[in-house]
Amino acid sequence: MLSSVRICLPSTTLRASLCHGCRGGAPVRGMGWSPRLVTQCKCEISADPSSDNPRVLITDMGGIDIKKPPLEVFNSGPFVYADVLDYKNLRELVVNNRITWLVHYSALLSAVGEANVTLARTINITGLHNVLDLALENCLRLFVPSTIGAFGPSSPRDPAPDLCVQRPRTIYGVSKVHGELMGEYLHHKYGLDFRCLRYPGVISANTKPGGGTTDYAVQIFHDALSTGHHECYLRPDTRLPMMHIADCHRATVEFMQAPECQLSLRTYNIAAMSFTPEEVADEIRKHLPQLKVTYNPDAVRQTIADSWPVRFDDSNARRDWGWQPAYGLPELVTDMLCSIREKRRNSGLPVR
Ligand SMILES: NC(=O)c1ccc[n+]([C@@H]2O[C@H](COP(=O)([O-])OP(=O)(O)OC[C@H]3O[C@@H](n4cnc5c(N)ncnc54)[C@H](O)[C@@H]3O)[C@@H](O)[C@H]2O)c1
Ligand SMILES: C[C@@H](O)[C@H](N)C(=O)O
Repeated sequence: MLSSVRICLPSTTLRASLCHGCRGGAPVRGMGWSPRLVTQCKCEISADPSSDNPRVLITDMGGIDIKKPPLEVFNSGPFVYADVLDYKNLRELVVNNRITWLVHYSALLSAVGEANVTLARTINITGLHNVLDLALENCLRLFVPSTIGAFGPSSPRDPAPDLCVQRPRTIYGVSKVHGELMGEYLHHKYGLDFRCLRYPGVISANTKPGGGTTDYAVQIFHDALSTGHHECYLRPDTRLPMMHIADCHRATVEFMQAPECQLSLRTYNIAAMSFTPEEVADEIRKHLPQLKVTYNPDAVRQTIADSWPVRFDDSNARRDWGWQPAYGLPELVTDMLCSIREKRRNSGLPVR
């Protein structure tokens, strides 16, 4: 599988302002849980993660089918292929580029994870352990996204609060709960500056769906502007939390910039809107009245969706670091149609 990491050099768009960085002390690893024993705290000698100009390593922004990065990504900063399972290579990238923040996106999503549990376990859990080790050893500020998929059928669904029972029934969800707990554990034990947001289904015109349960909410826009027909693999009344990619990016940057003293949690829900396939189709029909949607529920994805929250309670994120979404359903639909239309036009494809 081709995979990549992206290195963002200091920029004015990413500015940190921390009350304090990693704690002092000597985080010596306990025996046996990691192949890489840390014998001394590097926090005092490595780059300060609270610097005004963080150097950010982002593990995969490309999407699963990536063969080479899109030109705009390639041109916007150093971009290299790397495997999150190759610890030595990641370490070289971190050290040689004096990285101070690590944003770890590489993962297999919910539906594709169920189709390949062993691979999902390896990438989502072993890959995560590699970045946790790296972050701890190099005193990095570490962001790992979690998801609505970190909840399960026994969690409160409407709304799901930050802290509640989490018994997901997908390997994706299990790996994400594992990530939340490992990061928080290393934060409390060793002072790792671990930050995690539980994203809703993220909707973007720029990347193809990556094998998730919320993929329909991206595909429906492409279908609306190409064939005019979308066959949905979820029931029309399946409500799930969703978010426009711009809100998702802004939330991540704002959260990474938030002073540590403002964070009462290390893992926060963030919300923007919740909708069903029927509702998003109705909103698209305000622009494209001919859109036809048929429903052919897929057992695997429907079962997953039925076990996830229908709404997120993100009141802690709003209170602690001022989270506020900009996009509701009408704005999301207008923007998606406009962006995909433009892409089709630029590619010489017919436009509705
Ligand atoms: N897209 C969403 O709706 C959503 C919602 C909640 C959370 N998230 C989280 O955001 C992150 C990114 O999701 P996405 O939608 O971009 O997923 P995606 O499937 O589009 O991209 C995941 C990326 O991981 C990469 N990858 C796989 N194996 C790798 C390896 N061994 N080394 C390096 N990279 C590897 C793939 O190349 C792919 O580009 C994931 O951690 C996901 O859990 C996404
Ligand atoms: C919700 C999210 O984590 C991802 N889009 C999935 O459906 O798997």
